[in-house]
Amino acid sequence: MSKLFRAVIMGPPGSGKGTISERIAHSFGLKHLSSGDFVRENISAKTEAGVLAMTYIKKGLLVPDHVMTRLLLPRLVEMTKYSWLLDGFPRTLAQAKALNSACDLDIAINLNIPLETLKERLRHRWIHPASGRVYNMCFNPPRVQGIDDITGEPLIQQEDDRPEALVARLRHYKDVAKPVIDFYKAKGILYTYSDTETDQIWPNICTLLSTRIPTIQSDARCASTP
Ligand SMILES: Nc1ncnc2c1ncn2[C@@H]1O[C@H](COP(=O)(O)OP(=O)(O)OP(=O)(O)O)[C@@H](O)[C@H]1O
Ligand SMILES: Nc1nc2c(ncn2[C@H]2C[C@H](O)[C@@H](COP(=O)(O)OP(=O)(O)O)O2)c(=O)[nH]1
Repeated sequence: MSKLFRAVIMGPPGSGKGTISERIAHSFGLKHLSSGDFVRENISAKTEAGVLAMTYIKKGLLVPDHVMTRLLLPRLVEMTKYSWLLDGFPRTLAQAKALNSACDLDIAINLNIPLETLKERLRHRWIHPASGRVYNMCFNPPRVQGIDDITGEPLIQQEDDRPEALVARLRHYKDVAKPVIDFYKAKGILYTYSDTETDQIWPNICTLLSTRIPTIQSDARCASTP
């Protein structure tokens, strides 16, 4: 069996973590683990951590580190046989350290996207709240405007995605992410990508992963759209 591959993807809200994670999972057969999805699953299942997490999310806050690690690390233990890409975790240095004690990462992908681009993207972001499925009215619109492709249920726009809210979210992101970025830089596993378009970033990430994940055979998958 080839060596398992473990990666995290970081970036501010709207930077394309979810979009790029889906492409990586699809092209390289990694499991895409989204911390937001784990939180939503725990909320739906009314687990102790989920009920606690909900009290913070309602206020627009990050879930505290100890709740988040309690919710997430056991899920990683279930994944010991799989290669995975973790999206949305770690967001803080404490989370990065907890993850570091649980497993060895191969790479940390860091998306560095200009503020104006983020604002523009999130203005057009629509979400299916139950599943966390994300659409963009320009980039990847649903088949029917305002309706989720899979369930037929209505899509919503998050209050948090308004340009006014975004500036504060971004400032907060920068403050908490900087020590995490420095942590991975010091470990020599940080790969930062800066551009305004996912389709420009994707071939570079794909090329990097092709050299690191032995099972990939063809670089045809690294075209701008997978
Ligand atoms: N690593 C984490 N640490 C703390 N809270 C988290 C973490 N991951 C998810 N959450 C909580 O779950 C919520 C939903 O997470 P999710 O990543 O889906 O959405 P988001 O915050 O809108 O992120 P983005 O805009 O970057 O996609 C977050 O707003 C936050 O409250
Ligand atoms: N116009 C445009 N929109 C993009 C691009 N890449 C992703 N998007 C869209 C999809 C989403 O609606 C929004 C944010 O992307 P996302 O993958 O949800 O980001 P993230 O919050 O998980 O980091 O932007 C892109 O390259 N161009």
